[in-house]
Amino acid sequence: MKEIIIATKNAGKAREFAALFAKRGIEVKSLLDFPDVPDVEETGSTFAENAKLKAEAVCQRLQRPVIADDSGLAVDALGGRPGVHSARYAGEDKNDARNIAKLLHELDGVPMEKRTARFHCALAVAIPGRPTVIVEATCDGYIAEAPRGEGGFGYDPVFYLPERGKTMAEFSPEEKNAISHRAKALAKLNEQWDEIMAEKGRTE
Ligand SMILES: O=c1[nH]c(=O)c2ncn([C@@H]3O[C@H](COP(=O)(O)OP(=O)(O)OP(=O)(O)O)[C@@H](O)[C@H]3O)c2[nH]1
Ligand SMILES: [Mg+2]
Repeated sequence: MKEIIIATKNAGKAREFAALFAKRGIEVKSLLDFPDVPDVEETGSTFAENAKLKAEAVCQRLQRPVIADDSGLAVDALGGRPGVHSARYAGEDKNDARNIAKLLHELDGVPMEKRTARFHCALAVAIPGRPTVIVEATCDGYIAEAPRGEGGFGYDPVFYLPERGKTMAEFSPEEKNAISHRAKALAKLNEQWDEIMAEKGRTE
């Protein structure tokens, strides 16, 4: 297989998948390459449900194997919010800076030791005529008191990893891809990859 479609319009995710699949010599296309594919409503209450919805809708439309990623940030002091609403936390039009500002405001006064959080990633693989496969992974950290760093996307500037002394946005792309929730989920998929892609699902 030389190419896989990732059912995302998020350029940050598409970039990370491109780097992660490059190691296998597989080219990644995202929905930014298929502008006619309509948005899929994320009506599920879990990351796994939303990943499945996105993968199956796009697979149905394109009749090709598709991977979808539904991901987000769960903050313990906020009872798991923003969770599945991470992308649009501060309003319908997605805006990373406003999402971060809202998060920091809600955590105002919460001491560092209580600012525990985790990124969550669910990946769904949909192949025409096959049951959808789902894997999930997380990455633990803390919410910093102020943004730091220019890399990554989303909440990365406030996601602090104490063992590295850096926010996720201060990592190089390679460092993030070595430890992220997305990389860990993809590693799980990797273990099942040959089985998932065998026979009918193969695209050349
Ligand atoms: O700092 C971050 N580093 C990450 O590695 C990360 N992964 C996810 N997120 C946040 O969670 C939302 C996903 O929501 P989401 O899965 O619905 O994606 P999305 O709507 O952006 O694109 P699509 O894939 O649905 O087209 C994103 O927008 C981000 O706010 C991240 N933040
Ligand atoms: Mg989305």
